[in-house]
This record gives sequence, structure tokens and C-alpha cells, in this order.
Amino acid sequence: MTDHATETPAPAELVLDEISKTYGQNRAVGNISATIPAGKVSVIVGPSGAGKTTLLRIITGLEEATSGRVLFDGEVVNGVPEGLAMVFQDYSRSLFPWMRVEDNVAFPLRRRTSKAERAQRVEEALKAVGLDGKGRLYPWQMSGGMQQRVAIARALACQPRLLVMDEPYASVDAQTRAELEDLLLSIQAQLDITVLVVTHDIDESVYLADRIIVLSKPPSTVAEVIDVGLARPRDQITTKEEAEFVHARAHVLRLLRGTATPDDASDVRVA
Ligand SMILES: Nc1ncnc2c1ncn2[C@@H]1O[C@H](COP(=O)(O)OP(=O)(O)OP(=O)(O)O)[C@@H](O)[C@H]1O
Repeated sequence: MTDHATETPAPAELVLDEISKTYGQNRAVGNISATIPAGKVSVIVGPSGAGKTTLLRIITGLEEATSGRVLFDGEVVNGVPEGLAMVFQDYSRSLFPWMRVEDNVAFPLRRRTSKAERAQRVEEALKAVGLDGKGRLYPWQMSGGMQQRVAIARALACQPRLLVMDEPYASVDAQTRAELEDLLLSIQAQLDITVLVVTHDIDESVYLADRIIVLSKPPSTVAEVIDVGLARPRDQITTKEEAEFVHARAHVLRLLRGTATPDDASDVRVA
């Protein structure tokens, strides 16, 4: 085991500073400012077409903002930041079907690590997602949930300081989704990384988050930032029975429907 393979880099803070994005006449992102705190789980929710995917593409350096800046630990993002890894919704398109699981996980490391370090990191990442011993399989020999675990392992093998996930569990069944939510929370706590998730699922947003960033209808702005104080580790049954969970869930739903009132906010922690 090399020291390098097991080093844990410090989690990164991300700041969105007055981001806007216009495609032709279409203002996809209005004006978004928010802080994604280091070492926490932040979740972006918003109506369809509010520019969530566009925002993630800007954060990950795949797209340029029309105006505004993204700061990754205080540095302006120009291109894909070192220390950022991304998990997409559609594992069937993000994994290479002709490569064994271990080669899929090793793929982003191929140019920057020795063979021995790669093998070490792949083994650790597969273990972290509960797939130790499955490296010789091909993705098509696995269930959807297992394939999404491989996609998460591939991101973890990069030892990210910020893990960005776009609707990561939208393509799996409810039971698998709950298992993957818990897996994400345990990985985040164990590895101390910053996590940013986009989801359409309001229960999922409250269950995962330390911070929820609720976007308005397009052209989107930040409707509200809610800090969720629910204790960790969270539990799919008892956490969801707590009053704070129920209030936060209802408040986010009202914000998305445009029917929230100042009284509703009195039960949740507005950041
Ligand atoms: N490459 C592009 N060229 C032109 N318009 C685009 C492009 N990408 C996104 N848009 C437009 O930007 C707006 C926001 O799209 P985006 O996919 O970011 O929203 P979203 O909030 O992720 O939506 P959903 O929740 O439905 O996935 C939409 O009106 C979309 O048509």
C-alpha cells in the first residue's frame, strides 16, 4: 500500500458567484449565488428547466457561464478543476461495456498513476462501494444499482475533494435508491469529501442534505437556501419520521410550487 493511494485530500469549498447562462434568446440560468460548504452534502433542487444540469456543467468546467464566476477553494474555475469528480444519472452510458469493472474504475487514472497505485486505488474504491471482488465482471453482468456503484467507485478512485452527482439515482428502483443514498452518506462521512447532488426527489434532498439550494422557475435564481440540522447517521425510517424532516420536505415542496409563505419558513433553518 503506497502512502499516496491512501492520502485523504481536504474537502473543497465551492462558491457560485452571480452565475448566469444564456443560450441564444433563452436565459437558462438567471442569476445564482450560493456557497457549497467544504465537507458537507449540498443538494440543488428546482423545477424542470431551471438550469440545474447547465449549472453543474458550468461548475465542472464543461461549459462557460455567460457571466459570473465559480470559485473552487477560492480559485476561479477555468476548465475541469483538479480534485473534482462527477457521477452522471445514466450509468449505462457512462460505463464502457467492453471494459471489466476494474478497468472502468481505473480509466480516469490511466495517465497519472503507476500501475501499482492504480490497482490499489481501484481495490479501495470498489471496497468503499461494497463491490470488493467484483472487479473482473463486466458492467452488463451487474444490476443497475451495482453499475451505479461502479460509477461512484470510478469517481472515488480519483480521490475527489468535491463529488458532483447529477440525478445519480433516477434510473434505479426505490429500494436500490435508498441503499445508494445510505452508501453515499457513509462514504461522505468516511472520506470527508464535499458532495453536491442535483435531484428531483424532494425526500431525497432533505434526507441527504446539510444544505438545500432551492432554485426558482427559469430564468432561475436561488429561491431559498435551507440548512438541514437532522442528526447523522441518518436512517431511512426514523429520520423521515422526525418533525424537521417533515417540515423541511413540505417547505421545499411549497417553494417549488411557488406557494411558500414566511410562516412556512419558521419551521426550517433558512441559511
Ligand atoms: N446546449 C444547450 N443549448 C441550448 N439550450 C440549452 C442547452 N442546454 C440546456 N439548454 C436549455 O437550458 C434550459 C435549462 O436546461 P437544463 O437541462 O440545465 O435544466 P434542468 O433544470 O437540468 O432541467 P431538468 O430538471 O428537466 O433536467 C432549458 O431551457 C434547456 O432547453
